[in-house]
Amino acid sequence: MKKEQVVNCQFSVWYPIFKNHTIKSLILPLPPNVIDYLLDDGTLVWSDDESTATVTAPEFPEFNAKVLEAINALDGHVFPKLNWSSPRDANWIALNSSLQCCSLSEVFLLFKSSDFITRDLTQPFIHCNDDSPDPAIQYELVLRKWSELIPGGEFRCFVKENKLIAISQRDYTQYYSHISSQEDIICQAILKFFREHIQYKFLDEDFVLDVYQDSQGRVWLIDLNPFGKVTDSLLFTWEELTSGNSLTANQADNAQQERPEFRYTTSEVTVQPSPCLSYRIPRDFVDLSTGEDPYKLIDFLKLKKGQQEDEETEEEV
Ligand SMILES: Nc1ncnc2c1ncn2[C@@H]1O[C@H](COP(=O)(O)OP(=O)(O)OP(=O)(O)O)[C@@H](O)[C@H]1O
Ligand SMILES: [Mg+2]
Repeated sequence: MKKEQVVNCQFSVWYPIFKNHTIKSLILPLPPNVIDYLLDDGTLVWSDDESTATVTAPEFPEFNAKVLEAINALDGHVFPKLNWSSPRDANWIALNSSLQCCSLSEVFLLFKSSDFITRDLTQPFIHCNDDSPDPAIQYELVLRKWSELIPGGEFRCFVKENKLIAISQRDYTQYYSHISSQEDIICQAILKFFREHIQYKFLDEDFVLDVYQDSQGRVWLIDLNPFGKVTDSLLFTWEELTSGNSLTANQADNAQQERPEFRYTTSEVTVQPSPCLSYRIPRDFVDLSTGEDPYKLIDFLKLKKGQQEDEETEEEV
């Protein structure tokens, strides 16, 4: 994968091209001091008074005003992203366990807890294999109008040399009966959408397209991603997608009809744990951080106090 492919997949590059086929969004340049704040993990400060903890967070009044204005223009609830990624590995930290935000502080909490956001900021070209110097990146906060997407309607499409070669169910950890019963209809609708609105219109000929089919059957563009390892290949492997070999046993059939290979989870037996599970912290810490279980918090503080007292007596001895 080339650095240029990654540059081309930035939100502010593809959004103007496909604006009419995706969720309404606003893009705000990220001021340098906000980037520094996002990368700084030393903002939690314990006060002198041992019983209270205070958090000092810098304020960004001008940026905050712009963000609030944008959120209002998008009807008050947004889904936040940086140039490429959303903080989808951090939803556990939000009070509502969702990526829905109504304020800048909610966006900050998610961004600061997300490895994917840190990767965007520090290693955007991690899987690129060209030796050229890294292109300069203008970081941006993307705010997208909040839309309740049903996971069973989401699909990831792999486009190679401007051909749609493969489609995978996006939420492959679940079995959705409507996908198996409507396999052909879904595949045809996505292919039609691709041909009419996407094919030959993007800057690259290799890319990965995320789409959503709504309850009326209409297909929408959700995101564009680089064609390479940095993007999850879901029910395919990158080896399969790049080798040029057949993706399917009945390739002759598919090739004749110019049909992409369509993969989805076929039975409940294959249901797997959520892929973001490893990013979560133990339930106890979630309860503590959200105050959902106050007794647990009291226990935790007692434990800390006891520990401190033990240490003090040890020192005295
Ligand atoms: N505007 C929105 N409102 C509500 N939920 C959304 C919105 N946009 C995306 N989502 C949900 O969040 C998920 C991740 O969104 P998106 O694909 O933009 O993130 P990403 O970080 O680029 O993901 P990936 O790393 O898989 O490419 C989507 O699969 C969808 O379920
Ligand atoms: Mg993406």
